[in-house]
Amino acid sequence: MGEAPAFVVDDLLQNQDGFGSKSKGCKITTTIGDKTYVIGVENDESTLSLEVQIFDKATGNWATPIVLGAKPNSCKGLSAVSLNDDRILIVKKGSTSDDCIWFLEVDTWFVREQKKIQGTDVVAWSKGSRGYAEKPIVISGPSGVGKGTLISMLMKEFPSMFGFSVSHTTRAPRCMEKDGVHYHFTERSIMEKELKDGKFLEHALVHGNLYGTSIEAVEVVTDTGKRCILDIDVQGARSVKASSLEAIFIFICPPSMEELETRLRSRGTETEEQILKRLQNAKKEMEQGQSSGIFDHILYNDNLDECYESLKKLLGLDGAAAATQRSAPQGIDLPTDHSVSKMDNKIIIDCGTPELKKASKNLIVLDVSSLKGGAPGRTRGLDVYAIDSFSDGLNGINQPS
Ligand SMILES: Nc1ncnc2c1ncn2[C@@H]1O[C@H](COP(=O)(O)OP(=O)(O)OP(=O)(O)O)[C@@H](O)[C@H]1O
Ligand SMILES: Nc1nc2c(ncn2[C@@H]2O[C@H](COP(=O)(O)O)[C@@H](O)[C@H]2O)c(=O)[nH]1
Repeated sequence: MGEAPAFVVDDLLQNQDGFGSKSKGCKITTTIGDKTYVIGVENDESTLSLEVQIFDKATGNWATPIVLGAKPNSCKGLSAVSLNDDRILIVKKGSTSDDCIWFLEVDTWFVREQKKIQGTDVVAWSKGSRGYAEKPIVISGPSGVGKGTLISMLMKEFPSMFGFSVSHTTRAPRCMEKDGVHYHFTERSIMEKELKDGKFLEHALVHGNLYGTSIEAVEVVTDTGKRCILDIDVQGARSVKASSLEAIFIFICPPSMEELETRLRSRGTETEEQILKRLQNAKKEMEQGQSSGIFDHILYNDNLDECYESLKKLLGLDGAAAATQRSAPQGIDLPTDHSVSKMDNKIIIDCGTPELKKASKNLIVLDVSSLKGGAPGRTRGLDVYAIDSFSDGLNGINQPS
């Protein structure tokens, strides 16, 4: 049996309705089925660290679960509401506008899969984010075909539209490559630990080294409102296809294996041994790329400018839409003091002191009916709008003003 936190079980059993309630020490407890989730440990008098413990009413045991996903920063207090019995929506008090809504997933598909793998209790954090993001673009093809060249051209012409997913790799940096820009260069043991901790969307052993896309690498690009581009091998593309990330998959072919060899050699970045290994692997990648059914589009990179034009065309960048500027999704401004309640698929955050109530719109409505994504990255699709409880009335909740 795990060690009980510093409050009594009776505190928990009073809270059966799925709403978070404050127990002693400003922790929050939320009960779903037989399990009560206790969130928050006091750092000092004014802040809470968002640790999680589980009390199982059926067995009377406490458990400290494996917690996946980036943990939210400490805050001044919490409200919590259970959604669909598979996740708990957390509203943090005294947090910045991009950091106040979080989800603790307790029984989603991802968490159930992780429980099977880890053989113990697992929960996972995911950050709430307004609106949707455009589908990321996965670009694959044999080494030396020109993926990096095409991606650089796209990012140079449309800097506000695209962002590059910076992969992790255990290979050594080339002379012009910068850590954190071209790759996150890492030790194998560290990357293996991070893989085990569920931090990666996909990974593969490529030409003798580990490569992988961290969930954070994709999310940091998407958070800025840009469309994320992943340059990954065919094994990685297959994993992304099987994941919850909806993406567009593009495979780049060389005009011939001879030309591929010429490009790899003229790039001058690999030893003879590495070139031979990459050419050997290229044959398999060409077969899989063209016949696996993973890829939505196949492009031939013979003439570079023509291939680039074809790439832009399939991304819808050959017309007026190309000029559209992207902007980062807005955060949600909440005052430090607020209370939270739930009505169908809407969470109502009451921000009002009596003075504020008279002066302005004082209820924020969080529509959670169209959530997408989730642990261990971002939960997107929050629709947020403000209403005035006096003039709009609670009935007005169904009609955003
Ligand atoms: N259409 C093209 N014609 C001639 N050379 C090209 C063409 N496209 C790219 N190249 C050159 O081929 C070399 C390999 O290109 P690049 O580094 O972009 O390949 P890559 O697919 O990103 O390789 P890797 O998978 O190893 O990172 C570079 O020197 C690049 O300038
Ligand atoms: N599965 C993944 N493959 C990746 C990733 N990042 C890069 N790559 C692929 O590796 C080869 C070799 O790259 P190089 O920089 O050493 O030439 C190339 O095909 C890349 O597409 C990744 O995160 N996951």
